[in-house]
Amino acid sequence: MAEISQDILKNVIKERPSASHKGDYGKLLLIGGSSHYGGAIIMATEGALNSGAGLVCVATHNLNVTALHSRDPEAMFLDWRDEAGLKQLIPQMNVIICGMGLGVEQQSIKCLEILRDTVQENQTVVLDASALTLIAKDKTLIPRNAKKIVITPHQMEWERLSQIRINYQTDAANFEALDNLFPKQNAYLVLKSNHTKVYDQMDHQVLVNPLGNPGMATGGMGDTLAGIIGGFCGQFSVNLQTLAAAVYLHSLAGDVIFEENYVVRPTKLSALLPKLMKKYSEGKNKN
Ligand SMILES: NC(=O)C1=CN([C@@H]2O[C@H](COP(=O)(O)OP(=O)(O)OC[C@H]3O[C@@H](n4cnc5c(N)ncnc54)[C@H](OP(=O)(O)O)[C@@H]3O)[C@@H](O)[C@H]2O)[C@@H](O)CC1
Ligand SMILES: Nc1ncnc2c1ncn2[C@@H]1O[C@H](COP(=O)(O)OP(=O)(O)O)[C@@H](O)[C@H]1O
Ligand SMILES: [Mg+2]
Repeated sequence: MAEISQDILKNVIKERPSASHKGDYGKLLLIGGSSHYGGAIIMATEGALNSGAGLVCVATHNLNVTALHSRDPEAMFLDWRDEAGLKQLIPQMNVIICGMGLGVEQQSIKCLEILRDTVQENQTVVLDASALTLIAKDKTLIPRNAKKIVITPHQMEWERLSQIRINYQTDAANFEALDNLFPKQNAYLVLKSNHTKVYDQMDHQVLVNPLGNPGMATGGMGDTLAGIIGGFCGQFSVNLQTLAAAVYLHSLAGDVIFEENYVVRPTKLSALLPKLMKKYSEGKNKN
């Protein structure tokens, strides 16, 4: 099986041209963070901001706004009960990342319904965590209009969605499930574990991540990755290489911290990303 290598970072991460502005680096909307899971949406926001997203909006429970803004004033806020606001905002975005701490309440389902009904063909949708748990129960919630869809389940979330028990999640079975779930979409599966795999449904390619460590087994680590994936999709072409680079960078940052620390806090991992991205962008792809 093909492993992701460090070259992928140099290939994907581009040096920024002078003549550019925030709109060139992705307009992202993150949807999630119920009254119980405010931390999840904040960690995803930090993943997105620290991986270079140009503009970040966050639709979340209003209880989370003070914490969000005190940590990340770069992010704009929308109360997720504001249905008209959500419907207006979604079409203006390049990437929508939904599910981190979304929960499985009525309002969580409403957010997914609005996303499904409002998303445009040219947008990328990243689905994580509770969004996948909800879709597992009700497939009509899949946002079918989006041309590019990325799902980022851990093994149990994938079991719920695909009905494949964890021990039977082989590449062949996973591709078959992707074809059944997303018959006419260009879907990517980021199947998270200690050796995360990235699947490209269209080309039937799969890459495995060789990095990562048990210090990363900390709540919020996947929420952070969803934000990074959103950040990369907003800046670089949405394809297998870009997704693999996001996964690799996340684990590389985790490994750097793990060298000298027993645990890796997701917020510390996020804070390291700008420095690592600078290093791998230098002298490359400037236009
Ligand atoms: N600070 C916050 O706000 C945080 C909020 N969060 C939000 O919480 C919501 C629920 O998400 P969730 O992932 O915590 O719960 P769920 O979907 O029930 O999965 C757990 C079950 O799956 C099993 N399992 C098997 N294999 C596994 C694997 N490889 N990786 C992981 N689990 C694996 C696992 O097995 P066990 O641990 O019992 O052995 C357990 O039975 C979601 O919205 C999320 O965003 C969290 O991100 C944390 C920080
Ligand atoms: N033992 C491990 N080795 C390598 N990576 C790990 C390990 N445990 C967890 N991770 C990584 O941490 C993330 C966990 O994601 P997830 O379970 O969705 O977390 P959360 O929902 O709490 O944010 C994944 O990217 C996974 O690859
Ligand atoms: Mg998760």
